[in-house]
Amino acid sequence: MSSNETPRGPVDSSRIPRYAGPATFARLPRLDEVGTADVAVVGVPFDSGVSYRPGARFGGNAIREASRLLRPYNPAQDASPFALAQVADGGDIAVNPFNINEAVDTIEAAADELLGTGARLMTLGGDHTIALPLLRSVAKKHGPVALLHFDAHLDTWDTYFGAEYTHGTPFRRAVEEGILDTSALSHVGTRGPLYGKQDLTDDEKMGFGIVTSADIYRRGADEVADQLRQRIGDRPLYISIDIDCLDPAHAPGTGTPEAGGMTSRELLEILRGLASCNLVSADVVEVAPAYDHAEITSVAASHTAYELTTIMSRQIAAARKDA
Ligand SMILES: N=C(N)NCCCC(=O)O
Ligand SMILES: [Zn+2]
Ligand SMILES: [Zn+2]
Repeated sequence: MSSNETPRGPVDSSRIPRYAGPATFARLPRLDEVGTADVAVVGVPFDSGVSYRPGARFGGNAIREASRLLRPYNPAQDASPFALAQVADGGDIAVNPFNINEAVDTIEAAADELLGTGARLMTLGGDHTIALPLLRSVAKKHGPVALLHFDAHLDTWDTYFGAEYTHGTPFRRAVEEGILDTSALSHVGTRGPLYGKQDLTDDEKMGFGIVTSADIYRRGADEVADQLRQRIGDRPLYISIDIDCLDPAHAPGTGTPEAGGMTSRELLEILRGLASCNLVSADVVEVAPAYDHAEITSVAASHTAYELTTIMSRQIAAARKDA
């Protein structure tokens, strides 16, 4: 979209009921209806990298379905994200479910193409494996990026059954490949049993800081967001959100649930506290609707993607104003 065009927003819910018609994210236009977008929301229906319960391949479409009720004005950030910038649904990246290496390459190539049009990416997973090719692509454009990783898990393990590309290993691969800015890496929301203490030692050596789920409970969302913002500064930032960062009460529909997580309110508040960061792209992964109830998980994921999209749209609009 050029700066003097008005973005095409969601379907008007006062004329066409929200539950009618095919679901796109937030009832936004499809990317092919608007040509190019400032923010492309794309699904990655891939879950061949999971170590426990499968089903995240259905996550993207579950999030789209649950996003029908999102409204155009976001009071928490005082912004109308879909009026400030063109946000559009780019559909799904079709990936090979039987060949993880090929799937990883396909995701990277598709992300290259979308980022090449000038869009920022809001990806809906899919399992956490997909963060690696997305980070590779983002780093080609921006250089090594700061990473905020919301998750119950570290996802910096080495291999599973000898496999390098799995949902428990994307961030170790990313550090090895030099595509992360190791001065600004944080896990947020981690908890639960590990394989051994060495997991933490290895993780720290890679450069990660950790804000545990218990830290959030003790210190509160505002203080945590302030600390993260200071660490990130104005570096290009990628946010990766594994929905299992939330407590299973707030996100039962996921493959590797861990007790004692943050609430969806805490997650949304931390994200709002990061609104001034230079968010270049983001993902929300690990929504597995088969284990969900009443769309609890996919509603939380859709609101999470909405906050992330709002941050990106506000920055795009502010940059246009300055130009
Ligand atoms: N949910 C993600 N991304 N990773 C969980 C891996 C935990 C495990 O297999 O021990
Ligand atoms: Zn996880
Ligand atoms: Zn994860």
